[in-house]
Amino acid sequence: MKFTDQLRQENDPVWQQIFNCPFISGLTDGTLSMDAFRYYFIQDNKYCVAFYDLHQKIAKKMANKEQAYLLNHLVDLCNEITERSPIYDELKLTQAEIDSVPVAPTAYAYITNMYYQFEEEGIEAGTVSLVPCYWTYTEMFQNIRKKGYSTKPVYKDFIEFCSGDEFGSLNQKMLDLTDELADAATPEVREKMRLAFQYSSEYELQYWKMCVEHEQWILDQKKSNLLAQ
Ligand SMILES: Cc1ncc(C[n+]2csc(CCO)c2C)c(N)n1
Repeated sequence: MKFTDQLRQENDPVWQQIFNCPFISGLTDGTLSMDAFRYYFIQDNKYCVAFYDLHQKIAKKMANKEQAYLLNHLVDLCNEITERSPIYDELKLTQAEIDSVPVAPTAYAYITNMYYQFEEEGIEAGTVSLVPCYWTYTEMFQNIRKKGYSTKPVYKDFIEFCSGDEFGSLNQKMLDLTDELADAATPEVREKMRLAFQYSSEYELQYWKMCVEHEQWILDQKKSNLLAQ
């Protein structure tokens, strides 16, 4: 069995929770609040900055130049695809609004963990920590599109965007790279890769929950409550 198939199987209980979480069911049937959707985009902008930065930092440390090229190339392709997304315009989301909000605790923990995996556990674990991001989206949104759904136009745009074939092909490149790294790795490194995959899978789940709960740092919550009084 491929290493990635093994990872997918092991993490199935977490992945099923992702597929069935309230954010995703609300997105698919139109009952998700626009506030939660907007919150997701503001936080995701911060997440994606770190996510792309990590691709480039890992690439710089890779001895295999083809693998390094792939990681840098993925960033260019992701940016190119994202620029075509209509959603930032539809939400009228500005950089100033994004900058005015701090990164929320769960997003912060997810981002910090990816850097930790790379800096402390190595390029293999760092690379694998990026994989659940690509793979959970690809599998979940392609399944939603296949099954069919009826939702708000802006949620439909998001689902169509995430289930596109282009994203699917980036995911496949990431899976092939992961299997290649695992084939060359020692059992100790493979174990680090396994944990990195599990942690990012669990953070993907927590991330969706964070958006529904509009998670905030406790002191920021107190400030918003005072402003609302
Ligand atoms: C928390 C979080 N996890 C996964 C993604 C999905 N994602 C981010 S970048 C990328 C590759 C193409 O741009 C994909 C699939 C996200 N947006 N936010």
